[in-house]
Amino acid sequence: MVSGWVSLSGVTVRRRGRTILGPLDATLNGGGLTILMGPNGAGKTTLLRVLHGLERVNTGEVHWTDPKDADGRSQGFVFQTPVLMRRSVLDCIAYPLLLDGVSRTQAREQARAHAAEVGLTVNLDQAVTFLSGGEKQKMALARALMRRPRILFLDEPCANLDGRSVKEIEEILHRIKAGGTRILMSTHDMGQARRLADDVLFLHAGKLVEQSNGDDFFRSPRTAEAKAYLKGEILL
Ligand SMILES: Nc1ncnc2c1ncn2[C@@H]1O[C@H](COP(=O)(O)OP(=O)(O)OP(=O)(O)O)[C@@H](O)[C@H]1O
Repeated sequence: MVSGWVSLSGVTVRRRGRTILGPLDATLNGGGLTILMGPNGAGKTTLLRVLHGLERVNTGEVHWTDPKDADGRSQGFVFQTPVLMRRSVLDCIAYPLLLDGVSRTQAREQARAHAAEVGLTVNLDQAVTFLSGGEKQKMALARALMRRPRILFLDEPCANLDGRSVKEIEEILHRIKAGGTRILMSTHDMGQARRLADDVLFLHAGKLVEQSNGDDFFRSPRTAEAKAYLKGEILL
């Protein structure tokens, strides 16, 4: 068996009588940034949710090599649309630590540090709803980093962001990766995938079609589906 930090064997997710993911066998290796690619409906979000324990599987198993990685509190998750709470920016970021029973003062102090870490320079006492799209994503990243996750899942975190915000988020991801956090991120942005991917998982119609390192995937994709996708053709 190939060793990695997590492996899926025979994983299937069925909803409303339809198989939306799998059967999937995959092993994720390495400590870098893995990009999940594939057309709409390929199963990228479902796979991220399975790994984070948000989605029940119908068959198969997810095996974590290190049991510490399996704990949801060792994992951060950034959704495509940030989950907003009716709180101040600071309290939103502090929230995971409050759930863990950390005192409000201490949680807020750490939230301030994390806001600075992701370059969120807005007034942290304002309501979170007033933030711009890019600022909301930075807030979501700061919140996801509060528990110092070993693994960070991101579901199209830069969709709808302008070039400058995308660049800022990518720089933050580089820093997070350099700090030793593994990152698994879905994106439709081909340029972003090329810039960031150490490894690529390419999904189509719920199946893992191709898995390789980033350079190989973009230079010489092996499958007809990946070749067509990289050429911008529409996959049915
Ligand atoms: N709870 C559900 N019930 C029924 N179908 C679902 C459910 N959740 C997801 N699906 C379907 O499963 C398929 C995979 O969805 P998923 O969101 O994982 O794809 P994706 O690759 O992330 O797509 P996108 O790029 O559009 O975000 C889609 O066809 C979706 O409609």
